[in-house]
Amino acid sequence: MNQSKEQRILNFVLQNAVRGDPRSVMETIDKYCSEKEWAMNVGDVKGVILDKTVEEINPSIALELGTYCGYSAVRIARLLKAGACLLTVEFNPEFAAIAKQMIEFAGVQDKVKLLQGPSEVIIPQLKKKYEVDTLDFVFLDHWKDRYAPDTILLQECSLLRKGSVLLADNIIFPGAPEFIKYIRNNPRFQCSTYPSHLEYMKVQDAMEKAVFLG
Ligand SMILES: CNc1ncnc2c1ncn2[C@@H]1O[C@H](/C=C/CNC(=O)c2cc(-c3ccc(F)cc3)cc(O)c2O)[C@@H](O)[C@H]1O
Ligand SMILES: [Mg+2]
Repeated sequence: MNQSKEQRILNFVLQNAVRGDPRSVMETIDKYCSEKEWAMNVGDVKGVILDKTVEEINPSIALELGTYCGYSAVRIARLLKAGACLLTVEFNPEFAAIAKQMIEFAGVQDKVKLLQGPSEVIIPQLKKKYEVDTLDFVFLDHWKDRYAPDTILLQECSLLRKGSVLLADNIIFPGAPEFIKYIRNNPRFQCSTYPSHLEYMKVQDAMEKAVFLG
């Protein structure tokens, strides 16, 4: 059975990146996906916005929705201080297996907990099963029509506190119109937009930052 694109990306990293070096893993994925096969990693351009947001917050506990191959999990985890943790949620078992190997190869496995399952099931389990109090940072990069319902679910599960920061990918392309409508009209969030470009393409995209006001 021939390999999936995601398996080819992982193999390219295993053969070309430096084990234990997160930046080398990111650069190798970006090289493969810009030169050989496009893939929906946040990428090197929007990745800088993600980096700056994570550095500004310096989160103790972060959540990512939509691990895919683990590119942004590696990107986020490399910036976390000692003792900090990224919980990343992925429901596709093949992608979860690939991401696990990617995270381990990059050497950030001690900072990342990969939770396999749908976000709508995992989010209500975070407090009791994963001992989360509240989240400092949430990166939304899963199905775009799930950004709004999962943001509502995070609030219903009391997982956000005054100052919790959400960062959403792809609010221009493919777009997340329901999320934008919800979050920008919601007095409990302070929103700002970061115009950028779609990963590996000369196409406009943007990221939305939303600070929960409590
Ligand atoms: C709904 N609950 C969920 N719970 C757990 N994991 C979930 C999930 N939904 C989706 N996922 C997983 O997240 C990932 C999905 C991400 C969806 N992302 C996109 O569709 C996307 C798509 C593009 C894109 C851009 C241009 C284009 F021409 C085609 C696609 C660019 C991006 O940056 C994207 O993020 C997969 O790994 C999927 O299995
Ligand atoms: Mg994306």
